[in-house]
Parts: sequence; structure tokens; C-alpha cells
Amino acid sequence: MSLVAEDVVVRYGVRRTLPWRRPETRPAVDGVRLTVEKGEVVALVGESGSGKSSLARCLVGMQKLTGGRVVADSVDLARLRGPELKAFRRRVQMIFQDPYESLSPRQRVRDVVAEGLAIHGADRQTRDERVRDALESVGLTPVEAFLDRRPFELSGGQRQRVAIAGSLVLDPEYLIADEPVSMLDVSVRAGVLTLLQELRTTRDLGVLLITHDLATAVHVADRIAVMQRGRIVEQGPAAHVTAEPAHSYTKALLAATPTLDRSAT
Ligand SMILES: Nc1ncnc2c1ncn2[C@@H]1O[C@H](COP(=O)(O)OP(=O)(O)OP(=O)(O)O)[C@@H](O)[C@H]1O
Repeated sequence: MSLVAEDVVVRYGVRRTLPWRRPETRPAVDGVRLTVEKGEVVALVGESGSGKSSLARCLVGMQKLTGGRVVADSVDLARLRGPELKAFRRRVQMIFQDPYESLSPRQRVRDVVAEGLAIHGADRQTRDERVRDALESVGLTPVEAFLDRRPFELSGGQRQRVAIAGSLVLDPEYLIADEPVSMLDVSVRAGVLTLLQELRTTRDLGVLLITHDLATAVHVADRIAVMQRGRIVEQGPAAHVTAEPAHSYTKALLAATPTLDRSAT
């Protein structure tokens, strides 16, 4: 069971030009191969503009590919239509950097979390059970204390947990988390990251954690993929990538992360 980017290319803003003229822009994603298995956390690390979000959008089917393909359990995403596409969208969920932005301020937590279920058609009792179960899974307990709150009555960490619960109600197989803790107070980051790690185990979830911060990646990831200017320049087990970085860019990232940089001691 895996979600795979195969030689994915994303090129923005290609002008309609004569066919023999070369495109003028460098691809945002430039031939990326990346696999996320169920039950593992893969961190995609790179500086701003390296193409991480573009690749993430490809993996959830929100971005048109210029080249390559996304394959979920051996099926090419581009071939999916109708109910199959709908099922894929349920199986692969995405959460974003700013939990406040992705939540509707007027809705109560119970409605925010149930929203995806309503779209995918579920009766009221199922919805209620799933919402409670999801809130428990993300540690928002006792559940009754949270059901009727609105996003502005929650802390940043709690809002991100609500957003994660909104994905979990759909019982996804993969979660693409785009900078899920970078807007959060440092004191609550570890809690949200640990939650993602737990979900990997308890729900056999495949997690792609996108971050510009190597320390965040090391905290939770089984594997790390390092992205620079649209390419994956290095990937491997987290411990290996940080202990013996092969690429100069990974070395630079390590050097910029004093808590991990062994050469600095
Ligand atoms: N919709 C778009 N139209 C045109 N260019 C885009 C679009 N989205 C991203 N880009 C460009 O593609 C490149 C990669 O952007 P992307 O957001 O994927 O990188 P990133 O690593 O996620 O960066 P950040 O962490 O800042 O979001 C950047 O040069 C960006 O300006």
C-alpha cells in the first residue's frame, strides 16, 4: 500500500509559445520520485520555494502535473473518475499550515469536523460517532468540552488538532501535512508532531510531513527526503540522513540546525 510520485514535473506559467521554443520557466517540481507507505512518516524538507507544496498538491490531486504521474496502490491518479476519484480524495487528506485559515470561524467544532463526512454522505448518527471518535483520537478530551466551541475559542494547537480530526473522520490512509506546526507556539509543536506519529501507528496512516525545519523532521520522521530547487537531492532513513548527509545542501541544512549539527560541537 503506497502513495507514489513518479518523475513528477510541475511547471507554472508556461506561456503559449511556438512549439519549438523551450519553455521559459524552470519547473517548480523537477522530476521527483517519492514514496509514502502506509504506517510511515516521511518528512519532505527544504527551504521556501523548493517545491514542497507543489508536490504535496500533486499527491492529493489538487495540482495538474506537467509530467510524470501519481500512483496510489498501483493505480494512476489521472485515470480515476467519478466515484473512484471521490474515494481517492477521501483516502488522501491534507492539512495546512494555518489551522485558523482552514477552519470556518462561525462553525462549531462538531460541524467543522463533520464537514467532510457530510460531503461524502453519512447519516447523522454515524457522523456523531465518527466526530467523537476523531476528537478523542486527536486528544481533544473530554469531547463534550470541545464539540460546541468555535475556532476562535481554541488555542493554535487545538485548532490544528481540530483540522486533523476533520481529516480523520474520513478514515484516510494518507495524510499530507503541509507545515502543520510552523505557525504554532513552540511549546505546543511537539504535541502535534507526536500526535502525527501516534496516528501513524494507531491508524496505520502514511504521513507526509512537509517542513522547512530539519529539527521538526528528525523529531517524527522515519525517512527524510531533502528537496532543493524542485529536486529531491537526498533521501533515506532519518537517522542516516542526519548522521551522514551526502549532499552539500543537506549539510548546510544541518549546519543551520545547531541542535542537530554534530560538526558544530
Ligand atoms: N500557483 C502558482 N503559480 C505560479 N508559481 C507558483 C505557484 N505556486 C508556487 N509557485 C512557484 O513554484 C515554486 C515552488 O513553490 P512551492 O510553494 O511549491 O514551494 P515550497 O517549498 O512549498 O515553498 P513554501 O514553503 O514557501 O510554500 C516557487 O518558485 C513558487 O513561487
